[in-house]
Amino acid sequence: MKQYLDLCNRIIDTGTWIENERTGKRCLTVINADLIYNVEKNEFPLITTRKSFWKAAIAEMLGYIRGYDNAADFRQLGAKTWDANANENQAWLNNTHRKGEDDMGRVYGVQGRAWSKPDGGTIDQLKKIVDNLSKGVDDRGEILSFYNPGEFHMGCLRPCMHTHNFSLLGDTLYLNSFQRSCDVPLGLNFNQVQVFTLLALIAQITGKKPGQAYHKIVNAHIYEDQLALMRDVQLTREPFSPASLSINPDIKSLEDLETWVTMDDFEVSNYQHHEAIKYPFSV
Ligand SMILES: Nc1nc(=O)c2c([nH]1)NC[C@@H]1CN(c3ccc(C(=O)N[C@@H](CCC(=O)O)C(=O)O)cc3)CN21
Ligand SMILES: O=c1ccn([C@H]2C[C@H](O)[C@@H](COP(=O)(O)O)O2)c(=O)[nH]1
Repeated sequence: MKQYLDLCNRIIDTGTWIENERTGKRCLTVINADLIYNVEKNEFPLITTRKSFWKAAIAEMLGYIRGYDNAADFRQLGAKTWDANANENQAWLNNTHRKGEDDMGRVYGVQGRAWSKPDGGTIDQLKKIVDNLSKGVDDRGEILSFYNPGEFHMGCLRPCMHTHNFSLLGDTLYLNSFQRSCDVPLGLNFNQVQVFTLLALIAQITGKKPGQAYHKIVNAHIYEDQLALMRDVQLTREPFSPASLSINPDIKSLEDLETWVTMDDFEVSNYQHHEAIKYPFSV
């Protein structure tokens, strides 16, 4: 929690105002942030200075794991987070690749599970990683990349958290996650939970112990219409001690994650938090 608050304060104290053409808004911005989550100690990085909707964050990650490309599938899991980008983003609505209501196109999980090969067929990056790690193999290239510039024109948004790189040291699994662009009041609240949960889940299904997760952010920003709420409300609150996450131990394989897992298989305990804050969302 402290590292999140430190980043918010750093943006407010030292950030530069940058015009963003896509959203038409200014963002107070800093470059480079490194966050660490202690998954081995189950210190769940849930924001306590406002109510955080952690189930939606995990649902979004589960949708990526399943390779979903449709906001309706995300809604069914419990995340409404892709509705606006799929259905209200004018550039995407005008795009001939959009297949209709709720289509997100070739983003995130589609790339992770079905990256198109130039010579035909697709690559399932996640399955290869899970198969290798389960056998105790780390080929120093256990990389899940959603970043496919050749297909940016076929999706509603470029991935923000674009690469997850797994590593094994003995039987301990580590994760380095890379994010190019971060909406700190809204997105990071979710992204912290997602990096933590991704390591916990992949460790569980490959039979490894989770170690630490390292989260690298490049452009970290607060939109102009979010600033007052962050500075004058959220940052005036005292944080509570961290919550912990429990995952149904019956989840044992990638197939389990693909088929029957729901948000009922995740529980958070000791989550003490301040009141919710409704931050403006920029499409
Ligand atoms: N401007 C912007 N910021 C983002 O964080 C973001 C995007 N766009 N586009 C793609 C995804 C969608 N994400 C989202 C979208 C909505 C919320 C959101 O509204 N969160 C609220 C309520 C969540 C709920 O009720 O389930 C929150 O208070 O956290 C969070 C992340 C993260 N990403
Ligand atoms: O997981 C996510 C997804 C998106 N965001 C934020 C970061 C930016 O504010 C927007 C994306 O806009 P770009 O113009 O494509 O950078 O969404 C996030 O924080 N986390």
